[in-house]
Formats: sequence, C-alpha cells, structure tokens
Amino acid sequence: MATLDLSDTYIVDVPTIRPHVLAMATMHYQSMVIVRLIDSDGVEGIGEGTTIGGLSYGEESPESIKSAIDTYIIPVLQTCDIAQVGATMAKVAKCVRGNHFAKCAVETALLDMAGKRLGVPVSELIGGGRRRESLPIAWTLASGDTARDIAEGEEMLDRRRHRIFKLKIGKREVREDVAHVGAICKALGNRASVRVDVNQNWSEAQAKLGMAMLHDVGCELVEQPIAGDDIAAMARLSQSQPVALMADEALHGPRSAMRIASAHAAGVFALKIAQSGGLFAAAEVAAIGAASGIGLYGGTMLEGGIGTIASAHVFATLPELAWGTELFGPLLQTEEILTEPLAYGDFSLNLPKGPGLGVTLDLGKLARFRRDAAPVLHPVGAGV
Ligand SMILES: O=C(O)C[C@H]1C=CC(=O)O1
Ligand SMILES: [Mn+2]
Repeated sequence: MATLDLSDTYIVDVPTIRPHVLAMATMHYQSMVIVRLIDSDGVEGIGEGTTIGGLSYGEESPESIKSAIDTYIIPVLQTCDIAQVGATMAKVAKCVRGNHFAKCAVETALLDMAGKRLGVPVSELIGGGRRRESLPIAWTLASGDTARDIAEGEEMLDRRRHRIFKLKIGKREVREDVAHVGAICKALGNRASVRVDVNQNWSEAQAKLGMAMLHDVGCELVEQPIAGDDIAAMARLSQSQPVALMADEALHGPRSAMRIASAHAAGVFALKIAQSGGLFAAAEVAAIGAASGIGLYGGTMLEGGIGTIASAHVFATLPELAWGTELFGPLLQTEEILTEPLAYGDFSLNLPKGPGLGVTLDLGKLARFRRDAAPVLHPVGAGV
C-alpha cells in the first residue's frame, strides 16, 4: 500500500534552438507540464504532459493540463493505493473524462514510482517488456527555409545523429511545398528517408494532388494530410495514393485506432503516449495497428526528457517498429531539464537501464525555467 504524500505540477518554458515552423504555429520555446509525486515511503515519480503551440495543436493547453492535474486528478490519487497503477488510472478515468495529456503525465509519474519500487525499468511494466535497447530517431527539418533545412540535414548526417527527416509542410501552396520537399530529397538523395507532416492543413483535393506529387519526388510517407476527424476522406486517400498515409491527429487512443483500422484509413500509425491517453493506451493503439497490418512509428509531441523517455519505454516493447521513431524533442530545446542528458548517438536513442524511467529531474533547471518562479520574456509578436 502506498499513499500520495506530496505533489506539485509546474509549467516549464524552455527556448527552442531555432524557430520550429509548423502549419499551425511557429514555436520559439516549448512549454512542458512537469508533475512530481512523492508517496508515503518517500518514492518519487515524475511525469510530463506536453502539447505544441498552446491550443493550436489539440484540445489541451499547458494551462489546462496543469489545472486538470491539480484540481481533478490529484484528489483522486489521494483516495488510491498508488502502487496499483492500473487500478488508480481506472479510477481517474471514471472521475475525469478526456484530458489525455494530463492523464498521461500522471500515469508516467505513477509508473516511474512503480518501477523504482519493483527495481525494474518502466518498459518491463508494459506489454511483454523491453525488446530493444535503442530506437532509431528521426529529425524534423522545419526552419521554414529550404537551403537552411538542407544544410541542417547534411549536418545531422555528418554527425550520425539522424538519417530520417520529417519536413513540416501545409502552410504554403501545394506546388511550392512539393518543390521544397523535392529539393531536399534531391540533396539528401539515398542517404536519408524523407517524409512530410501536413498537420491536417490540406483539403482532400489538395491532398490528392500533393500526395501524388510527393510520391514522384521521392517522399516516403505523408502524415495527417487532412483533418483527423475525416476518416472517410483519409480512407479514400490511403487506398488511392501510392505514398503511405500516416494517421497522427486522428489517433486519440484505442477506439479511434480501431475506427481508422476498420476503415482502412491509414497505412501507418504515429503512436503518441499523450494523445493516446497514457503509456498503457499507446501500447493498445500499437497492438490494434499491428494486428491490422498497419506500420508503426514512434511519434512525439516534442516533449522534453521525461515525456521522451516515457515514450521510449513504450516503443522499446514493440515487436515491430517499421518506420522508426522521432523522439528528438530534447534536442530541439536549448537545455535539457534532466541531470543527465538522454543518450543520443549513432542515429539512435539508447534506453536507460535503471529502475522506473531511469532519468532524474534537475531541480536547479526546474527552478530556473518554471513559469511561476522565473517568468520568461518572449520576443514581442513571436507567440507560439
Ligand atoms: O507530429 C507532429 O505533428 C508534432 C511534432 C512531431 C515532430 C515535430 O516536429 O512536430
Ligand atoms: Mn504529426
């Protein structure tokens, strides 16, 4: 039996190394919600709930994630034996609808504590346990400038950090975007895999044209070309276009995964722990995808070190991960908020072997970056 003794939730704003240009927002910093729990035996757990661009990506914002945790989820935890993670999260699900990012942050912290109590990594508490020690890591080229993206891609190849590149498109005219992708495919040639993410910004007609043209210039995968709730149109595109369609914003946990799989509306799933509603739910999405012959990809919400390693623990349990992962979030930030940075190298991320998540929060950095204690001055007009 373990009861919750102490908890706190922080919004942490860390600048990005360069502007990150997406169809719906340009990021100059990343805002992460960090939760810390300490139980009656003094065992500590940490979790993260992070979205992109305030409310421009999804239905939860950093502020709503913090408020859902503090106001509604922590009081439920106070009534539970938090050593029983599954039972605790089932009770949370009964009391709090939706709020997947907030639930994911809390479930992460509970699993971190459970792993520490049992002396095993979190990956051993998911599915059949860990099957791989490292994961391939893609990088997103999204400076907004083709020449700069090519130079960045070359640098990543030289440093053996990434050889899978995702390009963010959907903001410009379709033909302009395809020219940008074509130039990058030509420059990086057969040394890299080039994919795109449209973040829902095309109409079906634009997607039909764009996907056909993207296939012709050598792009291997098109992520969420149209609205994620238009499953029928996703199915038409996925079944008619030669390039693979990956579902991202369309996926909100096992039931949405089942709907997309049944409709043959995607060839690939972008697995995300936060969008799925937690680590267990993400593993269920993966199982539905795998059983339906859908390729799997380990996605990110550009989390920092905690959310990134939590995702890695889940992805490391998967038998097949045909499209690799994009767990590069901490590398997009100027500083990591962990005492030891995550182990990137040789195009991969290596998993920690220690109990729980296997990472430690740097309390000095937390104090420096937390929004309430150290307000950050953002450039005027930059926003998110
Ligand atoms: O997939 C998304 O839409 C979010 C994210 C993942 C990589 C990146 O650059 O943005
Ligand atoms: Mn995406």
